[in-house]
Amino acid sequence: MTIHLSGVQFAHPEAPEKPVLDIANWSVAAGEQVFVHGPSGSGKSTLLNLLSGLLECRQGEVSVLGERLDSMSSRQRDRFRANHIGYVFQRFNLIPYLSPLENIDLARSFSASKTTATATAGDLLAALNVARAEWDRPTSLLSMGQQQRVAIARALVNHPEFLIADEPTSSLDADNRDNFMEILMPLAAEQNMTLLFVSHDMGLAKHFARVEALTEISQAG
Ligand SMILES: Nc1ncnc2c1ncn2[C@@H]1O[C@H](COP(=O)(O)OP(=O)(O)OP(=O)(O)O)[C@@H](O)[C@H]1O
Repeated sequence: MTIHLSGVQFAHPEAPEKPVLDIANWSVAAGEQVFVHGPSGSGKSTLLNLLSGLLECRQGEVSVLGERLDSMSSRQRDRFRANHIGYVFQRFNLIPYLSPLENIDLARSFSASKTTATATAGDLLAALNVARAEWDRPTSLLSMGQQQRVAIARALVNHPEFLIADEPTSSLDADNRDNFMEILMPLAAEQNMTLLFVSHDMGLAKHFARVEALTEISQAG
């Protein structure tokens, strides 16, 4: 089991009177690809932030890859995230003045399991069809389609067992959205990664064998 939540009740510390998540039991098996949908404000990002350890779970159990995040310190959670979890963000969060190679190397430098092969970043960019001419330019000069591929490469560089995707297609047009899914899904399957993908866009559900509404997972709200 890659993910197991039980008895999780969560409210943001800034708004303790407003429960955002109430999850009795929820699991995702290793290698599963799960699509979780829900309207804006329903708690999708909050769920992902609990699973990646960005938010602290004060009530209930959050197990990821066999480790209890709810009993870790914030530093331990940061280390766990850097070593085991890949993240593709809504707006990619690439550092605009760094090149694709530098963005990927920076992500690698945060992980304890640094691969020694210096070719890895380039190999990934090549596999994702980012042209060699783009590898050393500031990422802010790249097209959205190119930036999304750099973001995938960065998320995969540390060979994460668990990949989180938080609305990664929301700033893309329809063509780039389809390209993104065509690149991401086979890569996740090939590397046997557990993939948790959240979005309000039901058009993406067709790519997944397991599709769940956040309201089926959580009783809050
Ligand atoms: N730091 C915070 N402090 C207080 N309330 C917050 C905080 N972050 C989020 N919330 C609230 O928690 C609820 C869930 O937010 P969350 O961002 O998880 O929803 P979401 O489903 O990801 O939304 P979207 O699709 O718009 O990204 C919302 O009501 C939001 O206003």
